[in-house]
Amino acid sequence: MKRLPGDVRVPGDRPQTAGVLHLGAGAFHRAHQAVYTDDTDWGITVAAPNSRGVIDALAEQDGLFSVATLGPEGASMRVIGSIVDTVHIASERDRAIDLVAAETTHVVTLTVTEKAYRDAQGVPGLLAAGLAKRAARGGPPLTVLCCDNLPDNGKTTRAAVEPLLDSASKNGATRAWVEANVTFPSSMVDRIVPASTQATYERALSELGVTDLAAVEAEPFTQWVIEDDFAGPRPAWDATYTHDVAGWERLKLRTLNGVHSTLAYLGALADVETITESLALPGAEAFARWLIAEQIAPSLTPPDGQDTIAYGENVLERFANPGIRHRCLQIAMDGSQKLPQRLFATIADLAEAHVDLDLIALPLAAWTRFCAGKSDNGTELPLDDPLKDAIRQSLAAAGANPAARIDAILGLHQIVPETVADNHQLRRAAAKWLRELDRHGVATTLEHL
Ligand SMILES: NC(=O)c1ccc[n+]([C@@H]2O[C@H](COP(=O)([O-])OP(=O)(O)OC[C@H]3O[C@@H](n4cnc5c(N)ncnc54)[C@H](O)[C@@H]3O)[C@@H](O)[C@H]2O)c1
Ligand SMILES: O=P(O)(O)OC[C@@H](O)[C@@H](O)[C@H](O)[C@H](O)CO
Repeated sequence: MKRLPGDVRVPGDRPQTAGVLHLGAGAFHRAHQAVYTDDTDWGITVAAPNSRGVIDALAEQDGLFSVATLGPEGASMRVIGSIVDTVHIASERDRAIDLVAAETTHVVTLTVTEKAYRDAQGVPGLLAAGLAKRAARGGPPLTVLCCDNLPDNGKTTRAAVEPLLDSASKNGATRAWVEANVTFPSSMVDRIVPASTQATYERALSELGVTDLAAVEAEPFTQWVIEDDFAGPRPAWDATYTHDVAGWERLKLRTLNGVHSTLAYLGALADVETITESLALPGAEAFARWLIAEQIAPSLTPPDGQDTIAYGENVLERFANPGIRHRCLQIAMDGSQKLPQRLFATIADLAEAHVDLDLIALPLAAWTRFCAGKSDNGTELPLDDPLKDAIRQSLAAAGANPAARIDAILGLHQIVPETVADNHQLRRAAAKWLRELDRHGVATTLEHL
């Protein structure tokens, strides 16, 4: 590290052991929790569920990697030293279970994407098996801290794990032990971290003078609001600790993520690559601002001291950061797992309050058109979604009629609440927008709003 350029921030004394086990070796963990932990004296073992590319790179680099913070004024580089060990769950499942059970592990954090919580065989099963072992040994209390973009993400994690505990121990003893010794706080996490690309590795090489195949890039903004419900010790993370995370989650998921997904579908249909480019389409920024003021703000009560419109302005400034190339298609992925909390919850609350639903019907129409798999130019758009088959079958049965296609999407009962599916005003408005998008495309529709 002595050979690195002087303006690169490097870690101080490295931790020797890991009190945190992190599940999910993705880009976000490296630019968020790993950075917060680097400012403490704790270490992390990172567990990769499937692909081992990142953990192999980390192991090769003694756990070190760089985060490039990209602001409108340029980049700054920091080397992170908080990752002290790695484990590959797919090929070392027993070791991963042992790490959940280990008395040296005090906190398990997770960034495994929204869909992972529905896969009982995967991460929830691993946690249940680890907790059963910990309970059988009478180990110390444990905090399981979800850092995925889900509402009530602590409760969601607990609900995914709890039903598996009985089969993990047979006599109900694990469930009772977990009840008394394990907490699942919720948290709101925020930092825009696009998937690393060849350009990320080239920047790292040119700024550091060494190859870094675990490098990530992120925006300057970072936030972490954690429910103050730890079962045992925790790192001294410089986060906000509160007893009410729900308000923060709602504000962020509906405003930042809701508008992110909206711009992702509009941008993909308009054949632009990134969110910044989508926001720059004529009419897009005005639409986003209008959506925040007229539909998102009236749907929620922000946490004390927060104003949804001011928060939304800040979000739009972050989306406009030219240093961040966040691809529309990355954000568009897994829409069925994201839109319930980013869009449908907003619509449900607006419908209950009898607020007009015209504007918020446009993102629904954009997602419906995106799901058909063709952009306005006729380019193929990938539908990367666990409900892909159900979505495509419903759309195929609906034919070309916009109202029938909206009904097909709203008929996905696994993800669309009944009050949203049955709302006539929403259905009419969404069908109208879909007709506009079919006839004129996104660019013209936005320009003439
Ligand atoms: N990237 C961001 O800007 C950002 C910001 C806030 C929150 N998040 C949260 O972090 C999550 C991960 O984002 P990322 O940028 O690190 O993505 P990524 O694609 O880089 O990493 C995803 C990780 O999840 C794992 N994973 C994927 N599907 C899984 C499954 N079915 N079961 C178990 N593990 C699975 C992958 O193996 C990988 O480790 C997001 O889904 C989101 O909930 C991301
Ligand atoms: O990471 P995902 O796939 O859940 O969602 C894509 C983006 O909306 C998201 O990652 C945001 O960049 C992030 O939530 C900002 O904190």
